[in-house]
Amino acid sequence: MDVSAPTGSIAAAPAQAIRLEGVSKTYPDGSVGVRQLDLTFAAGELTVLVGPSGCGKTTTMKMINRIIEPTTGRVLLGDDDVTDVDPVELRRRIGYVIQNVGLFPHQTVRKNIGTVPRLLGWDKRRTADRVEELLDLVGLDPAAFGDRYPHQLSGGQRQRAGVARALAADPAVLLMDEPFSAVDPIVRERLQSEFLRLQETVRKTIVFVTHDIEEAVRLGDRIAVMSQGGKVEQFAPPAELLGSPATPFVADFVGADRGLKRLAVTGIDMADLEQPPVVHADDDVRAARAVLERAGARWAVVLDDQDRLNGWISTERATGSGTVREAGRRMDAWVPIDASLKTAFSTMLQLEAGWVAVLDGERFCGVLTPESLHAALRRSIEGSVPEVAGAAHL
Ligand SMILES: Nc1ncnc2c1ncn2[C@@H]1O[C@H](COP(=O)(O)OP(=O)(O)OP(=O)(O)O)[C@@H](O)[C@H]1O
Repeated sequence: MDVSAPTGSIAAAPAQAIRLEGVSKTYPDGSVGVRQLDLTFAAGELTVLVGPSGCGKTTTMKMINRIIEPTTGRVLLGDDDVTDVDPVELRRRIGYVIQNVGLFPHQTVRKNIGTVPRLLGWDKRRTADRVEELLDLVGLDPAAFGDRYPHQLSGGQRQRAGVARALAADPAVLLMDEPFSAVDPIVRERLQSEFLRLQETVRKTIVFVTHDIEEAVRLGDRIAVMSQGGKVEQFAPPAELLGSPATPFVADFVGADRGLKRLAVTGIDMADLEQPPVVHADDDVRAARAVLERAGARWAVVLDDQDRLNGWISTERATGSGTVREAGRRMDAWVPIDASLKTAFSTMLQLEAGWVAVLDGERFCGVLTPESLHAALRRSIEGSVPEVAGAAHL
């Protein structure tokens, strides 16, 4: 999705928190969907409800837009009790994206996306402008896709159109029920990262249902792990959930490889970085050799005159005369300082590099080696509560 597209009006409505207070749902046949649930979805955050089939995720979500009415308790959207809001108006304030999108098959993509603005009585011009803006935002070229019908799109494109339609009237809240589960894993991963970038722009309060812990960890600011009857076993940010599962149920659900999953949600800390010797591209090789010898190092990082990463030089190449620029090598293995440890690790593996440089913008901050990566991961786990019995160690 092109997040550089003009998005002036898209993030206009302030996000609202959603609070569930003592909410229960008993179905007419006596089955309990959710029992006495208290949960707050913070404004502007993406909260994931995750848990095994039948634990009450969908019931919880559908009580927010009153597709399902709670048997007891209150659901508040901002300061409004949703039972006091007309259901039709309520659903216009709440975007809803479901697994198979639910696009109207006999309407073009443009018409589908403009549905809610039209219902709200927006004039033609404003609706049309809004539709074009959203097509851009979700990465669908208006000229190529705007006039197609849903069956003329791929699964991933349909999903993007579904997201655009849900955002059309700038809702305060977005509910998403397994929105990416009908597409293949590669497309799903792409949609997930596009969606994260989109959320950075729109900052909606999002409630996202999935049964897939990997998806939950990837997308969630916070995750509620639920067990039968809508019982919240743990409500925490992904790193905490993976680092300190609160109950055996959570430990089992997040899986024995939670240490690996944690790599994806652990950021790089400046304190994790090693500081190898640094030389400059315009330095004489002899000076570089002296620096390497003094440090007892086998290689040094090469920076340009503005301290941007230029490459690296090894002791083997720091011989003869000339400049470091001529003797050094390019360095492709680098990551931004806000990357995850997983990105750093996979960059290292992909480029078969023994270390990766870490950059803040263009500024060189230091390097990560396999040892410092390992230390970083250990650091992120230390301070967690003792491991739950049965949960695997790193
Ligand atoms: N209309 C209904 N009538 C009776 N029981 C229902 C109804 N809808 C859901 N339930 C029950 O409520 C419980 C929670 O269902 P819900 O659909 O909320 O679970 P879920 O966590 O979303 O599951 P899944 O991941 O399989 O979609 C289940 O035991 C289910 O059988």
